[in-house]
Amino acid sequence: HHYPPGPKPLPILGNLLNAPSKQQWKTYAAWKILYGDTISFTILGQRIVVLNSLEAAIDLLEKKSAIYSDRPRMFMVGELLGWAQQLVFSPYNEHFRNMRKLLHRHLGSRGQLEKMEPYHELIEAAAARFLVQTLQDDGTDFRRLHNNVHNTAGAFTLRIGYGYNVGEGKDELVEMMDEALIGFDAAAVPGAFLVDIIPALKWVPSWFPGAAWKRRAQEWRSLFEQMTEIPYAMAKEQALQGTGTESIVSQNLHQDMSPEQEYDLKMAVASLYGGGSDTTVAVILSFLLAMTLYPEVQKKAQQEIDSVIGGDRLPLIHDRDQLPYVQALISEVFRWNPIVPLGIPHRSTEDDTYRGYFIPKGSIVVVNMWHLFQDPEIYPEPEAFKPERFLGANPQQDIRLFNFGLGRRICPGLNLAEASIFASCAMILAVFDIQKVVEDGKVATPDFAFGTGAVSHPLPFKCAIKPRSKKAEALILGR
Ligand code: HEM
Repeated sequence: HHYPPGPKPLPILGNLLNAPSKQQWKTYAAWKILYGDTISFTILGQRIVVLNSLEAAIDLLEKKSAIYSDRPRMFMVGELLGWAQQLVFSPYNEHFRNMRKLLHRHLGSRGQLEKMEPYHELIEAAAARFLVQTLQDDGTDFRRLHNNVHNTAGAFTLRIGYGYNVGEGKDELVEMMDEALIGFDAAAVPGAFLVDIIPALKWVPSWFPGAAWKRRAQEWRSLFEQMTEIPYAMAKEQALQGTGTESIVSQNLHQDMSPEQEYDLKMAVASLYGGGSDTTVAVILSFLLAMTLYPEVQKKAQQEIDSVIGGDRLPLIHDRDQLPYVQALISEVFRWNPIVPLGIPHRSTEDDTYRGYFIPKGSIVVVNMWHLFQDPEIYPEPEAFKPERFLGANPQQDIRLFNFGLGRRICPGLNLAEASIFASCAMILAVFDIQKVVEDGKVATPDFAFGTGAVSHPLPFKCAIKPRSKKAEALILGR
């Protein structure tokens, strides 16, 4: 067979030894120069196809979505921990289609931002509360800043999914959900657990010497079950008593529901927190880092807000169309730090040929999102933060064509993400100045540096977030 080209396989181990383990996206982009935009290689007999262009991603994931929409089977995280039951790692089956339909009905598809209208008020309230917390904290303590951003992001999804209101400071439900996600992160690294490679190990009893991983898996499994069951049971009870806030759960519960329908609902709603919290946090922190590093961009956006909104109220989601510079700025945040650098891997369910190359059934197909955002042919000077790219007579390629993925696995939270990120960024710009901190008489410039995980976070950095004026302070406090 004539597979898509790529680095030469080594006997037995395939490319395990020369496959990069950190920031793989940069290596894959470099391989594009050697092998083209559709490359492939094997790891322990598993064929992996990496797509390095929007054209190839559309051709396979969108135009042939019927056979490119499955997920790889990851035994540890998927089966032992249970995450294959939620949307992100669900196989392409009936349960998957039911969960997607349900979420589309509430959150809309690509281009249906108006589906967020029923949620505008609560999204804006959560964003406004973040302003109050930030006014108290001033942003210089990264851990607290991260915490506030994180609670705000969690608040959107828990409120919409379950009608749950995240409390001030530490919130028990948020903490429990986060602990479950730690298990997910640890177990989702491909090949981190031998059982993914040698499935027969699952039959080893957990008391057996050397089977500590199995006990750990049991703890993570129980956390997974708590994160799916506890908030659901809470929302259900409130709905039955007629006391709760309206939510996706309350709107879908009905008396003659089958157990299968209830399972679809519970797992679909549980998928929102995992998909929506870490990603949103990474975007907002990238935004704050960019504003710290590019004060002139910040000033331009503030001028736009001042002239369109004036200083007497906070900007709201329905002001979006009147604020093209702020919108371009947010697009540039997505482009500058690609949040999910390799997307989430797909798996093919039929043999296929593409441009004369054979892609066997069961291949893992990965879009190099990082390269799509950073390709210097499409976005010259990719490291520079320039919202102007997306404005004027000849704007550069709109990132909204692909920034939430493609095909039947496209991010179901994309409208919520757009609305909540717009509300947060526009409100922050309206009332705060984000500045470099001065330490021992020296201005400290943060690094342009990001972690290496599946979701790309800025490394901890310092900034000072101060109200722009007394009037801004009064706006924050709702006076
Ligand atoms: C903040 C920015 C966000 C970005 C950049 C982002 C990006 C992505 C990407 C690239 C995918 C994979 C698409 C694919 O497999 O081809 C995805 C999937 C997903 N996202 Fe998002 N997302 C964001 C926010 C959210 C939010 C707010 C939610 C929930 C409310 C969410 C829930 C999900 C879920 C459940 C999936 C899995 C879909 C599936 O497997 O069918 N995401 N997202």
